[in-house]
Amino acid sequence: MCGIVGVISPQPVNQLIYDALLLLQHRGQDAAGIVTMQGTKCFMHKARGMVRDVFRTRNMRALPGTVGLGQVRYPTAGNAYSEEEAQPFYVNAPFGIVLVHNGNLTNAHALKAELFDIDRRHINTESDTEVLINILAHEIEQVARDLPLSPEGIFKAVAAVHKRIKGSYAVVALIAGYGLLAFRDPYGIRPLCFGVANTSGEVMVASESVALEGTGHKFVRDVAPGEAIFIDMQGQFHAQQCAESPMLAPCMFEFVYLARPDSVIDGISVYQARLNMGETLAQRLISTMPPSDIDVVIPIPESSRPSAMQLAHKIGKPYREGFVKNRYVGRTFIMPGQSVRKKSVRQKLNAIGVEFKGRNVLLVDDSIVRGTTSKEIVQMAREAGARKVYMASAAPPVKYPNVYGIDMPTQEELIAHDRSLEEIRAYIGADALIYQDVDAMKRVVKALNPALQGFEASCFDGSYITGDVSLADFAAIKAQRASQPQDEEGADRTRLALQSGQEGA
Ligand SMILES: O=P(O)(O)OC[C@H]1O[C@H](OP(=O)(O)OP(=O)(O)O)[C@H](O)[C@@H]1O
Ligand SMILES: NC(=O)CC[C@H](N)C(=O)O
Ligand SMILES: [Mg+2]
Repeated sequence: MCGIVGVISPQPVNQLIYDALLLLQHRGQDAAGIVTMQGTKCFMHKARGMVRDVFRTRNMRALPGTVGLGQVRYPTAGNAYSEEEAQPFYVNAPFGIVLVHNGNLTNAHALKAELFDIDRRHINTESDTEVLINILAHEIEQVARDLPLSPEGIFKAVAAVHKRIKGSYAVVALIAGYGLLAFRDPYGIRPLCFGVANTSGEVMVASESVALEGTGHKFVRDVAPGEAIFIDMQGQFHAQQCAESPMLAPCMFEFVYLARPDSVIDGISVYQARLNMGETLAQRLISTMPPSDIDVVIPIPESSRPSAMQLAHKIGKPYREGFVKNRYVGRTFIMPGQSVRKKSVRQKLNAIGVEFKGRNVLLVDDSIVRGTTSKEIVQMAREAGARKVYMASAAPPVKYPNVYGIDMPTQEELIAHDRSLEEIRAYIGADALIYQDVDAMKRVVKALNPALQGFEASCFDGSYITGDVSLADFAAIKAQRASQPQDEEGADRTRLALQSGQEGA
């Protein structure tokens, strides 16, 4: 999950894109980039780091134009330490195209070879987004023989892209001299919506509605699964369904953890989804253990708060803030490398002794993935004087790798993949452990929008919604991620080795 945004406006857009990226920062902390277009000339600045660090005043001044794109990156292909893999990506032909992508292509490895052998295109990074932009460029080239390029031609190219690429993708692209294009994969796995500024005719496309609201845009609607929208340079809006059998099945993990609670995705309030999960978790808890044994319910900030609050309300126990979050430390789960994630839990969270001393506490988190957070936090609760420490997860056990844009490509790294409930409990050191039920979770989230046809919930149920991920795809994604440097030093070593010609060293 990355955060993406695109704007077309009568006014300069650099500041607007910056502001939207700040509102999407929770979706990617490793790199950020903006491209703007003035006439047909592109201006780009991208680098590793958070939005505030990447863009200085001089960089902002060098981004003129009334149309542009931006991205905050959380890598799921390639690695976090490569500046070249930061987005947007650019290709010079046809016309000049820039593109930002949220998601992960499951057949990037095969497409890379195909692009070289058949389309005669060279891919210079490990990023699946570079593959994606080249596929789009190739397909636009096929329809661009008759100029000028028409919206129908562009939609035909998107239809061809849908046929070639597999996996998850929410995309915003600019075609120089033509306009802004956005499309979403046929299952709508990753979110994408758009809104307008009241009077000016300005249109913003973004990963989450919070980016629209926070920049003064009125939410219009989500881009439908498989749909493409195109706004030409005159501000004319065009839309077309480009997939053969689209189906609305968004990623469940957006509702569990990834998205901001104040966003509405595919008609579902993320906050309400989390409240509902807290409610069913409470029911499960009541049927598993006597709530009378619990003195206090404590959330693990940040994302678990709504679920924990609702659970506490439901079981009639006080909800207390027992951990303080250092607001200057980012999200742990999306940090690259296990060692930095582990260190960050203690840097990020600190216990307030008085809420723990002599009490039986129920800690609630939105999810337990690698167990990094829960193991540390249970220990911290004990160190703070808790008598009994119970742990509850508002999401079911995460047992299967994700190949659609959440960076957990290997099953072995998941705490729940081959352990029983009792083994997980022992590993994290809790006195009891309660998990959400998969079907209950799906039921209470779907209840918020009956039009949903399903969920991409593979990390919980092992069912991959696109139905076309082969064993070779799993293996390629896993091997690709495993071969990437796990820390800054490793990245430096790889870079040096490549510079001195010892590829793969
Ligand atoms: O089992 P793990 O591998 O530790 O992953 C799960 C944890 O990571 C996330 O927190 P994070 O700190 O990323 O973000 P948050 O502040 O939004 O909760 C999530 O909310 C869980 O707390
Ligand atoms: N999390 C994402 O959406 C990542 C986008 C793309 N796969 C990358 O690694 O840059
Ligand atoms: Mg958390």
